[in-house]
Amino acid sequence: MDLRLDAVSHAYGGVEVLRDVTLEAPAGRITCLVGPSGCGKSTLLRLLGGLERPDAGRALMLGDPPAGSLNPLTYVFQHFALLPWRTVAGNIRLVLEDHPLSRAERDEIVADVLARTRLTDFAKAWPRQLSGGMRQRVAIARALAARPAVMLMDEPLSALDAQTRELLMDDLVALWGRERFTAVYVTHNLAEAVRLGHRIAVLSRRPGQVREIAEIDTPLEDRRPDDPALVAVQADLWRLLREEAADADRELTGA
Ligand SMILES: Nc1ncnc2c1ncn2[C@@H]1O[C@H](COP(=O)(O)OP(=O)(O)OP(=O)(O)O)[C@@H](O)[C@H]1O
Repeated sequence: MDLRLDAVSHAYGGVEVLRDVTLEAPAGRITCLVGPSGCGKSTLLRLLGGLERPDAGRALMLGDPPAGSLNPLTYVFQHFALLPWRTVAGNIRLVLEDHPLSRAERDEIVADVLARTRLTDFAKAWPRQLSGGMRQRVAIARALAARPAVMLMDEPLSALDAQTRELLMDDLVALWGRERFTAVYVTHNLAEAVRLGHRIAVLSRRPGQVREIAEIDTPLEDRRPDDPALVAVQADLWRLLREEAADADRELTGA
């Protein structure tokens, strides 16, 4: 399923947040959104996910969700929001509870998603026993249990330390290699965007507009941090982003 925003504008109480944004998130690809603080990235994700309706323009879902999808659009947030009184398997089972599934079907989905995310050995662990990285792995597994057409990921790694972030990026690359999932991925971190994004949309400062869309053809599994082509893309994106961030900063401080 593809997601598309068509000439979308949005404001909160008279503050224009997004202006005339047209953007496509194609099926089977990871589309990253980067932009300065407050430029409307999370708002854009909510509009794509149908949590809010745009003031102008349209948010479209094109095509059908995968067979057996319980929730076509599923979020993964920065803070993992696991219930401390439920085990790993219990937290994953949570997203299945509102659906008309038998106990055996639920067990099968949980076992399947634990295996796909390499978490089978942790099924009975409690969240407090897990590192931040492991908790975010569980949150990703929980999102996958709903068999979403698209995962909407809002800075999923930014609460983690640098090494854990690296490991989870490896995980996401491996998972994408196996499943070709579709994601829209908001991040502040350009290295993350260049590592994980097939397309990277750079938004301007608020009101957010699309300044540039970079497409990266290098397969995810072949991306190396010192690859000159990727270093060049990252430098280009950083130039754009720095201009926008500096202007946004001047506006905030009133200089
Ligand atoms: N529900 C809301 N009501 C009022 N204002 C809001 C609401 N949600 C967001 N805003 C404002 O809209 C602007 C854009 O917010 P949004 O969270 O989409 O930006 P962002 O680019 O994701 O920010 P950040 O990079 O800091 O996470 C901000 O000025 C924010 O304060």
